[in-house]
Amino acid sequence: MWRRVISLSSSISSSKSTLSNQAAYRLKVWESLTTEPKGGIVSWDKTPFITFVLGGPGSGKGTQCEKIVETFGFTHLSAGDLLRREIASNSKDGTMILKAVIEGKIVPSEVTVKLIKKEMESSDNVKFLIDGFPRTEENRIAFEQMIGAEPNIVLYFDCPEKEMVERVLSRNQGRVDDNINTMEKRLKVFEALSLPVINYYSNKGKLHKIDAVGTVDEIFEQVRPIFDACKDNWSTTGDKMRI
Ligand SMILES: Nc1ncnc2c1ncn2[C@@H]1O[C@H](COP(=O)(O)OP(=O)(O)OP(=O)(O)O)[C@@H](O)[C@H]1O
Ligand SMILES: O=c1ccn([C@@H]2O[C@H](COP(=O)(O)O)[C@@H](O)[C@H]2O)c(=O)[nH]1
Ligand SMILES: [Mg+2]
Repeated sequence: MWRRVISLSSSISSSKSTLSNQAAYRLKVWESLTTEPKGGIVSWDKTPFITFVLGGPGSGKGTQCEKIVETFGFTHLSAGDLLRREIASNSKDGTMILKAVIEGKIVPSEVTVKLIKKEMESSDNVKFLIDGFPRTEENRIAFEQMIGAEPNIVLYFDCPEKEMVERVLSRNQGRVDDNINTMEKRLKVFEALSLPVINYYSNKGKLHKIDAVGTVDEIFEQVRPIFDACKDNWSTTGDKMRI
């Protein structure tokens, strides 16, 4: 079980127009606020094993997470699902989140990390799949600052845009963002803001790139050996983070 120590303060917003300007600006503001850790870090009784699951919209992250949960006993935290739950519960951020989701924009880091943190703190599991997060460099830094941990490994489901569009448009789960208009925006955001995060973890040697074209079972056969090779690293003893 994770314990919360201190909580972090205000969120950040920006009025810059282009995606890359906005990302750079927000990252700069965020870094200026967080050069020294200002709290919000959680402590834990057991060593966590954190996997970030990344990929474009409709690349199959959620589908593969279900298989990883079944096979390896992870707790699946989909950032998108946590945000949709906030919308459905009419929470104070619900309207802002709904607007961002319809526009394919990224919700402020503090909001998303708080939701992820709450789930991690209340879980008895130490193995987490964090699906669809971090989506920006600012998200990534916020997670490090507020959770006080980095992922052990990062999965990247690499899927052609055409395939992602087809999958999203036939998903049929009633999601407000499963339409061509929002999908085009989400793809642009993915390329401009999320690919840099993927490159960051590639440079750190933590990235496992998976060809996301094929049947669900074929794709899982690429995923399985990654976790088989990590089994020794998710021991449940110790009180220090293993990175
Ligand atoms: N390998 C596959 N081949 C064909 N369809 C797939 C495959 N994997 C998943 N799907 C289907 O594609 C759709 C999108 O999959 P999924 O929801 O897992 O993607 P995602 O990456 O989580 O998307 P999002 O980022 O929008 O949440 C679903 O309808 C799912 O059933
Ligand atoms: O970290 C996150 C994750 C998601 N969002 C917003 O939610 C939608 C849907 O996310 P999925 O992971 O595809 O379910 C996404 O387009 C964003 O608008 C977010 O802001 N931050
Ligand atoms: Mg998903």
